[in-house]
Amino acid sequence: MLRHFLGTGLLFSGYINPAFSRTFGTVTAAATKMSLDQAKKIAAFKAVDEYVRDNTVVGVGSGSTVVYAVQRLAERVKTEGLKLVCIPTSFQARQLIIEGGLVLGDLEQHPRIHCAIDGADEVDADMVLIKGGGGCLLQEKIVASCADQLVVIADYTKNSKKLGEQYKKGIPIEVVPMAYVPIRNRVAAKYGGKLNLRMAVAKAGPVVTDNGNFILDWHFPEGGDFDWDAVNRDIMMIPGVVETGLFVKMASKAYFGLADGSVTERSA
Ligand SMILES: O=C[C@H](O)[C@H](O)[C@H](O)COP(=O)(O)O
Repeated sequence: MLRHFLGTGLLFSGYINPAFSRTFGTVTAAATKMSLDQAKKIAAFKAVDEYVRDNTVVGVGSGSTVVYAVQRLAERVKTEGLKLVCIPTSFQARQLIIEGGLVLGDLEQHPRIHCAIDGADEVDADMVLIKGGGGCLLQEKIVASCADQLVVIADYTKNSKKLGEQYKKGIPIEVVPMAYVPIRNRVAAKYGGKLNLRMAVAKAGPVVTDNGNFILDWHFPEGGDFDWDAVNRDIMMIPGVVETGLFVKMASKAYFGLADGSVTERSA
């Protein structure tokens, strides 16, 4: 019966009957996830449809939302015969491109990207992004910096007025392993908050990025009025910092999929 309910799609229109929710609590969590996945998908499809043109080089971001962007790119290549070269931002993105039957490229051959499509952990009112929840910030920022346009795709939980409003896992900072303690101390001394070395889940010890580095997640003080551009530049000056997950003045457009099946947009 539950399978039947899930199959109808009625649960995923953004409204979940409270009585149903009380009765089938565990199913509610699944339904919410499905609704979030739907939100990611509609944002990703819209971005690909509105920004990707024939004979272009596309930057492919990382994370769960980008999976839908690659799905749509593959569909359009098949149905419209688009000629695209895709530049990955991580090992995951590279695999998605290959599995989707898309043409894989790199920055050596294609240093100019027409459009990069990527997810985000949070987007504020000024289009400042937190990225790197999945540890892929360095290559994502390199690819975004080579793109004429960075288009963000996300579900509604990423849309904030201020950073930290919704995303509670902090700003990722990729660091050279030997320097993680002095970097942690310097950032905390200057700006406050707490920096946690990100630990792996299915491995003992810290997360090691695609580039062989560690990640510090900076839980900056709540309610602080930060000039993120200045903070980003400042942290980047600390020896051993490889990159931050603060993307300032990089994104030109953001698409947020909503629970009601619509997509809202924000432009820089
Ligand atoms: O390192 C990961 C990337 O910055 C992702 O783009 C970001 O974490 C958003 O991922 P998701 O689409 O899974 O929320």
